Amino acid sequence: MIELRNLSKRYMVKDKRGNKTIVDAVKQVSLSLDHYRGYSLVGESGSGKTTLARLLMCIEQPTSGEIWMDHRNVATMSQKELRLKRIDFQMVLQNAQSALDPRWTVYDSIAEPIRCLRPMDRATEKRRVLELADKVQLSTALLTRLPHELSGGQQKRVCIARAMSVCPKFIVFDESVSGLDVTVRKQILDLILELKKDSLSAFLFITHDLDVALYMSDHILVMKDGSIVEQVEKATSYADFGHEYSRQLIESLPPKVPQHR
Ligand SMILES: Nc1ncnc2c1ncn2[C@@H]1O[C@H](COP(=O)(O)OP(=O)(O)OP(=O)(O)O)[C@@H](O)[C@H]1O
Repeated sequence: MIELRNLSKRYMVKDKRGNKTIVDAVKQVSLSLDHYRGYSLVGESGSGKTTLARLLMCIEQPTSGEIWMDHRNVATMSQKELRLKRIDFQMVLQNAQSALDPRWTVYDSIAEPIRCLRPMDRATEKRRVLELADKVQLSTALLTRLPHELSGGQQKRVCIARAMSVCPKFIVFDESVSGLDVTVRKQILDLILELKKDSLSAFLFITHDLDVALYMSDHILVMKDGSIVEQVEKATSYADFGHEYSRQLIESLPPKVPQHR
């Protein structure tokens, strides 16, 4: 469905003295992401995960390399074709609160992508919004609330419903459970897995946490300094990772079983 060919993204940043420095956020990444699969992308902060996702979503332009979607090179698509393709590829951002317009109710937040990308009559739209709210387990009583009147977990659910509203083929979840307590975190992860079974064709789940990556998918991509250093197809445990950097990630995980004093 998506193929990345030697994809790179270089930023120019200025230091305190105004000197230009190069940041190679993504370096020569080649990757195939198929329909009907879930992928986890794991790596430490600054390794290039979000940049890679933004390239995938065509929010950023690559410095070099190609992105092929359904056997078409994105660079050769017209603006109209690209706009249509973008409907199929949605992203749930790291920070749910800033991703939601503070002036919009939950109902309008969920309805907005439909209104912009797949307009329908008001009665059908209402049915769709109610169906989505039900899918992400948001009660109808919450639909008239504003984002600041929701918990962090509820805000995440609204963001997921928004992304699902246009029936995408592929969703990127960028650190979609960071900052949530463990119970809500598990609920959101299970919700995504449930949606995957039910109606979502494929996803890429971005996380720092290898345990979360393993929970979400058996196909795991490990990223370091802008490169994919390891891809594991059928990962079930830490033992499936062989790259030195993956081993370091595993060693830095906190112990699972509470220590007896
Ligand atoms: N717009 C930008 N301009 C300049 N540098 C950028 C920009 N966006 C990202 N970077 C740099 O690119 C590198 C990769 O950043 P990116 O956000 O992709 O990493 P990440 O793995 O998603 O990190 P995190 O897990 O902390 O979100 C970092 O060094 C970052 O500072």
